[in-house]
Amino acid sequence: MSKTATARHQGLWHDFYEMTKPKVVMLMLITAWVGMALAPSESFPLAGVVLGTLGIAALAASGAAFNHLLDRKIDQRMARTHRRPVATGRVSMQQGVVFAGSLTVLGFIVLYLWVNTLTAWLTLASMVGYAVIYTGFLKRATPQNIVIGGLAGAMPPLLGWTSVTGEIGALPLLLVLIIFAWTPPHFWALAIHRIKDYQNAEIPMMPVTHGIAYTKMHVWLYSWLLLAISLLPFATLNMGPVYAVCALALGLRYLQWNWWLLMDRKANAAWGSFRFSITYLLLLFVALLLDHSVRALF
Ligand code: HEM
Ligand SMILES: CC(C)=CCC/C(C)=C/CC/C(C)=C/COP(=O)(O)OP(=O)(O)O
Repeated sequence: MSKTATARHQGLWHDFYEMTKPKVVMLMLITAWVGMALAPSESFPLAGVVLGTLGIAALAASGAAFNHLLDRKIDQRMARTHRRPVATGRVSMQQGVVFAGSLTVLGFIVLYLWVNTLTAWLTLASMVGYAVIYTGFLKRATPQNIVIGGLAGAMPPLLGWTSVTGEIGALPLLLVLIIFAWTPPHFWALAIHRIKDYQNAEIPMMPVTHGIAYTKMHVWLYSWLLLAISLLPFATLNMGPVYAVCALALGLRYLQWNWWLLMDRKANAAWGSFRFSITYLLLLFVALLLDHSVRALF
């Protein structure tokens, strides 16, 4: 292969990687691992963990790649996304479909054959929920798009749990509920920060359809809801005081960010709230793991 052909080849794989939204998928996998770690199991469930991770990662990545394909026209009109591989034409539709389709098939087969059929169907449904229902329909139709579509992205703790147990449980459903309540304030803060993008692309996100003040109030109210829901694993005795203290501290800090946002107390509060939402979710799931480990030791 000539030097230019090699560089083109490497560039294509780099673009494919970008299409998988690696940082988002990484955080989803962390929530799935926590689901696996909390699941009851007699010995270390190596196959469920390794192959479950591979299958969930492949299907989540394929959803992200289909999102790049379906949204290429929208992405071209937004400053944040106009350099994306499909939007710029660096990756053709045909190449993108082969890549995303291969990931779908790989992820589904791994889960179906070597993990369990429940996890395979639930993960495929999550992928379709995000790539087809949210991206293809809801995103263009209603400012409640991410409230409904958020369920797909919230599923990984349950997918992790079912990879190991083959059954649905009450605790992973609570964890899904936490991410479900977290998603709207996570996204709306970014949508406030990037309102011009959504106006340009004519996407009916809440700040565009109902204004910034109304959206800030929603972010504020959802962060209260999130605080209450995040304490449910403690209230139901699934988690102990280590988790409760962490959930309370993180929830109060998130409320503080969203108070600053609501009251215009800080420059760039929308961006600050969005960034903190990611730290919040990561640390909340670390706290679940910590609490579980402490209680296993004592
Ligand atoms: C339908 C639900 C969701 C929507 C609409 C949404 C929306 C977004 C958007 C628009 C971004 C900015 C991406 C960029 O700058 O390219 C973002 C970033 C991010 N989201 Fe979400 N999100 C959702 C669910 C989730 C979930 C469930 C997780 C993880 C459990 C997550 C984790 C992240 C992370 C880690 C980033 C930062 C990525 C980076 O810095 O490149 N999101 N989200
Ligand atoms: C199997 C499984 C768990 C599937 C979930 C797949 C997945 C990667 C969901 C990502 C959620 C997300 C970043 C939405 C943003 O989409 P957007 O189109 O609103 O944002 P964008 O403008 O950055 O593309």
